[in-house]
Order: sequence, then structure tokens, then C-alpha cells
Amino acid sequence: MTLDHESRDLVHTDVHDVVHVGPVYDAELVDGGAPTGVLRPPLRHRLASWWQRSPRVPRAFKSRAQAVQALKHAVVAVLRSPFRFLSAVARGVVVVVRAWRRWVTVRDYRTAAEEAAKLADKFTDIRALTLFRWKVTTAVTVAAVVVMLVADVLYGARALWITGLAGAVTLAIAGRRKDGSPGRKAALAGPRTLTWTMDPQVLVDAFRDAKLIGKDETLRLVERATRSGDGWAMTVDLPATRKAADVIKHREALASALAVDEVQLIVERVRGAGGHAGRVAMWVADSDPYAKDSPPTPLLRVESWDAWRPVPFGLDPRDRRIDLPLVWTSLLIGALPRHGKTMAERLAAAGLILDPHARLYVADFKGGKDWKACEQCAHRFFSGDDTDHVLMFKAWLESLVVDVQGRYARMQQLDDQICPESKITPAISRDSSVDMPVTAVIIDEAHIPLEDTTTVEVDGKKVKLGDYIGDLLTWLVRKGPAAGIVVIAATQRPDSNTIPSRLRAVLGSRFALRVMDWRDSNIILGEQMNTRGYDASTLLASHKGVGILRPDGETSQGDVLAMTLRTYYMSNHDWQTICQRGRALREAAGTLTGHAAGHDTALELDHAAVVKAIGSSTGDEADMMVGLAEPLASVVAYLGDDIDSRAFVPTAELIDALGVEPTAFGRQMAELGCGSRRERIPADDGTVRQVRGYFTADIRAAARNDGATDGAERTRHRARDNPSQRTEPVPSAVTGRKPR
Ligand SMILES: Nc1ncnc2c1ncn2[C@@H]1O[C@H](COP(=O)(O)OP(=O)(O)OP(=O)(O)O)[C@@H](O)[C@H]1O
Repeated sequence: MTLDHESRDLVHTDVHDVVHVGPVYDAELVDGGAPTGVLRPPLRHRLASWWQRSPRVPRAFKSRAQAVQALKHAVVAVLRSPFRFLSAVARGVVVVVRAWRRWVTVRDYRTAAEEAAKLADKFTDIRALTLFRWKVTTAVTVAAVVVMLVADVLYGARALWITGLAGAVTLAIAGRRKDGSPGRKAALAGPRTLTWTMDPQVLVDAFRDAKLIGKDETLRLVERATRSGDGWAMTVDLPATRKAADVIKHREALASALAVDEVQLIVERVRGAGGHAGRVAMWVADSDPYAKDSPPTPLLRVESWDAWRPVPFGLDPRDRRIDLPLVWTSLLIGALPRHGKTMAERLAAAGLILDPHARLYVADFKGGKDWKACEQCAHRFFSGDDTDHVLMFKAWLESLVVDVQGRYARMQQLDDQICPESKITPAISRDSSVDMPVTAVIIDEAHIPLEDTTTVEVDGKKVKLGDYIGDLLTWLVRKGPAAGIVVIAATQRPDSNTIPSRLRAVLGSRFALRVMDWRDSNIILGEQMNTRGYDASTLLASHKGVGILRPDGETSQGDVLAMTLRTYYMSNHDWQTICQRGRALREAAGTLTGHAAGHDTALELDHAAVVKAIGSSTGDEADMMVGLAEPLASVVAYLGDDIDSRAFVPTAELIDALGVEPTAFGRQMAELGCGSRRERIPADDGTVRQVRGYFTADIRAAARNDGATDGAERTRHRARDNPSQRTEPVPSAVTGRKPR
């Protein structure tokens, strides 16, 4: 656009009323081509950008930090050089002596004769040649000594020094470190710890020893070892076709090759613009990074928090803060007792407590003091594990189902500017007129309601209370997040019978503290996570509050599959302070409601609407179990909801879980119309194995057929035929079902 001329104009609003409106510019569009040169950055900037990006410019010249690091490396290299020279000379002596021995013993000629089976014929020749070479050796040695003596007489000690130095340099060159140099791999190597930071060749050897790269492959150093926190960081590129994911999977082997404990070795894939599938960032801690005290939660230092902001959850081994997003997702926490579940759950809850607009439903099935403090700011609260509490929890969930449906209906009425998608936004969640606050459902010991066997009537059908609660929770976790419902559940029984697979499948974020075995770890973190290098059963008992987080979406450390972290510490006193602050904030904002405000009203519910909403699938399993003969009943009980989500279950797993005699078990299953078959399944080490087992489709079919016939009659019949091979009923401890 080119400005033609500038003119001042007066606008006449009225004959007598003249208003001065300032300069008015007249312009016309002309085709002047692209504004070349005008928008180009100055040469200086282009040069600087090229300098930073060019792979030809050494890293040390690109930034001050890297220059300092390079200088440090240079100083270390200079200081180490005398020792490296001496060891190279020693290796050179070995090389030369070995070469001489080969020559003087006529090794090549002898080997050729041996291979041709003509050693006896050639013996005289070999002997003559050996003798001759010994003579040459003696003559050369005598000549060398004579020359040295003459030189010493003629030129003094200087000649000896120069000759000695030249000889040492020659030996050092012969003995320099390279593949195949003698003595490089001592049978009993000394400690390798930290030598890799100085000598990348040691790192390459470690990768080879751990079988992460081949014999002829090598690593490309992207970033030299640098000091980072209480450890050393380094970035390497694997050879083409090798994957960073495999290094993460075999971290333990690499830790062994580097002679460090696996908790000290952190391996991450570098993602995004600066990374690729074969780029690995490693960090090796000087000592166990989890063996120190967790710092207090940073939430203590804030007056209030926005529930939409990810909540400070813990620190990774490099002491980098990990924030966990909660809104639009849900969280499952699982662990053995006394390993920090409640602490982790309270940390997540603290962020929501400090937001006066967030509404809290706290169901404490533990019944202790842990949650008492947040009673003062919770919209709904109870503490206890009686059936009455479970029934109250059921009523809450039903009311929340109705609430979520109401929220979606109201969102439809809102205009597109306020609600662009069918999701609540921060502004909607804080607008009291639409009544859609972020609502957190916090459940401690979530297995208690899910295992409740009380019979309740739902839509005229008798079902187990636990199953119905499972359905309600599944619906809420699936539909609730977009409407602002955040479910945070903690359990010490993360087995497949307790947390139904349909519920687990929809829980977004997972946090596994220490568990008993890899199966429990996979139940919390997701299928096959142990084969990808994430197994919470490998965490140490002494590591309280340390767990593997599989976040739903991005955390403060970017888009990672999972990470190990140590949760912040929140003492009871700090927890009480946060809860008091939460109450004060709600009082000030006028958002104190329900239980905290002393209004624990009975819930008016349209039960039919709830049942219609969740589309009850409850009772299927119970129906299937009726009249089933053993061991089929035990197998169905053991699988629980997994009977729908898993395609195949190995026989070994069933024998292990049910504690039955293998031969009798196989025969009885076959009699019930469910024969074992072979199937290829991935093993723990990533390979595929062929194992015997049962397809869940076969188990279901057998269960249906067996349920339809008179199972009890058949069981009696079998027991009479062969009493010694009767399979014992599965104890409740094995099936994970709690008798109530
Ligand atoms: N990040 C942490 N740092 C230090 N100690 C921790 C941390 N997290 C938890 N702990 C300690 O671990 C112990 C157990 O914690 P917590 O009560 O949260 O476990 P839990 O798994 O909920 O136990 P339960 O099974 O009894 O419910 C407590 O003494 C707590 O102080």
C-alpha cells in the first residue's frame, strides 16, 4: 500500500457545528510486489541464527555454558593426560612383545602347517626359521645397545632421553585405545562407575554389554557428560534402527553395565523438535535419588490455587517439579498399604481445596483421621466403611450422574462464545449462575464400596451394590470430565476383581506406588507397562511416596508416557492449614455449601433417569456365576471383568492364582467344555512366547452352557467318581473378594 497524499479534513455535522477530526489519509492499493528486504532480519541476526544452528560450528562456541563445560573437559583431559600416556605405553609394550613373540615363534607358518596337517614335514624348516629369528633378535638387541652406548659417549644423556621418549611415543601409539587393543577388556575390570563420564568409549562398551547396540555399532555423542543436579547428564544418539524405547525397557541391564543401582539411572527419550526415536537422555545420580526427605508441598506458600492449573505433585529424581493436571481427567492411585497413597491423594486434593470455586465430595472409606480436616470445606463428606456409608456414596454418585446430565443440557443453551465446545471452561466453572463448578469426587480405599456384596434393587432388578457403584463410577469417569467432574480414587487392592476393567479403562491418570508384583502394577498403570520399563513392584519398600506416574496429557516435564517421582511431603499440620485456608477462601467467595455449611440435605433423585443414563450392565457376572461348577466358577470369579477385556489367559496364571493341581484342573475344565489351547503372547522380556491357556470366549461359552445345566448335579457326580481329584473352592483371599 502506498500513501498518495495526506490531507486534513473537516466533517460538517451541522451547518453551524464544525468538528475537527484530525488527519485523514487517502490511500490506494498498488501492486508493488512482495516487500523484499523490508522484513528480512538484519545480517547480524541471520549470522547469529546460522551460527547457533550450524552443525559445523562446535558446540563449545555456541553458548557460554557450553564453552565453560568444554573448558572443564579440556582441563580434565590435560590433568589426565600423563596417566593416559603411561597406560598407553604399557599397552604398547604388550602389543610389541606379543607381535615379537608371534614373529619369533613363526606362528603364522606353524598355524598354516598345522591346518594342512603337515607340521611334521615342516618341523625342520620351522625350527630353522625360529633359530634364525632368535639370532636376528639377538643381533638387533646387541646392535641397539651398542648404538646407544656410542651415542651416550658422543652426545651424553640427552641422546638416551630423546631415544627413550621417541620409543615411548611409538609404544603409546601402538597401545592407544582402539577396538581390539590388547588389555582393553580386563577379565576382572575395576569399578566402571563414572568412568563413562570421562571416556565415552566406556559408555559405548556398556551399551554393547547390555546388548542395546551390536558389536560393530557405536553411539553418537549429542551432549557430553555434564554435571546436572546431583548427577551426570548425557545425551546420545543410538545407531539407526535402534530405539530409545528399548533402552528404557532394558534400563536395568544398562545400569548393571554401568555399575550403578538401577534407581540411580534415569533414561528418557528426547521428544519434540530436538529429539527423535533414537535419541536418549541419560542421567546418573551420584547416590539413590529417592533416599532423601521430600520437601513440603509448594501449595503451602500460596494463598489460593486455580483448580485449572496442574497441581504440584512431586519431584522427579533430578529434583524437577512435576505438576499434575486434574481437570478434564481423573486419577487412580494404587499401592500396598502404608506406602503413601493417602499422601498422594491429599496432594492432588489440596490444589482443589485451595480453589474456592471447586466443589468437593470426600468419601473416606478408611475411616481414620486422614481426611477429617477437609470436612470444613467439603460439599459432601463422610468417614467410615459401613454399608450405610456405601449406600450414602451410591446416593452421591446417582446425584452426580443427574448433575452431569443437567450440565450437558445447560451447556447446549449457552451461546458459542461462552461455551465453544461441549466442555466446561474456567469461566463457566466460576460462574455461579450456571452452577457448573469443578467438582472433585475423592475416594480413599475405593475397593471397599466396589467390593460391597449387599443386594440392592436397581430398576426392579436385584444387583450387588459394589457392581452398581462400579457402573455409576464408570459412567461418571467417562462422561464427567468434560462437565467438570474429577474423580480421584485411591486403593490398596488394585486387583482385577476389585477395580473393574471397564472402570480402569477410562481412568485417565494413574499413579502406582509400590505394589506386590508386575500384574498389580499393570492393573494400575495399564497393560504391558512392565514390558515398557515401568513396573511399580521394583520400587523399594524404603522409598515412601515414590511411585510411577502415568499422566493423562502433558505434565510440566512435557509429553511423556510415564515417569518415576517422589511426592511432596504434607504433614498433618500442613494439611490442616491448607484445609483451613480452603474454608476461609470459600467463606470469602460465598461458595461454602453442603456439609461444610451445615446443609447435609437428603438427596432427591430420579432413580429411573440414573438407570437409563448408565445403561445398567450390572449383574451379568453374577448371573453367569449362578450354578457354575468348579473349577469354572473359580476361573470366572478370578477373571472378574477381565473376562470381557482379555482375550486369553495362560494356564500357568490360573494355576498360580487358584492354587489348584494342574492335571486335575485341565481335565475338569475340559469336561466342562473348555479345553486349553496354544497361543502366542508377549513375554516380560519383550519376546513372543507360545503358551498353553484358555481363550476367554471359550470360558464364557462354557460358563453359559454350564450355568444352563444343573451344575450342582454334575459336581456331585464328579466328586463321587473321583474324590481324590476334587478341586477345592477358591478361598476369598485368592479371588480377592472380601467376605462381608
Ligand atoms: N513423599 C513422602 N515422603 C516421605 N514420607 C512419606 C511420603 N509419602 C508418604 N510418606 C509416609 O508414608 C507413610 C504412609 O503414608 P500414607 O498414610 O499416605 O500411606 P497409605 O498407603 O495411604 O497407607 P494406608 O494403606 O494405611 O492407607 C506415612 O508415614 C507417610 O508419612
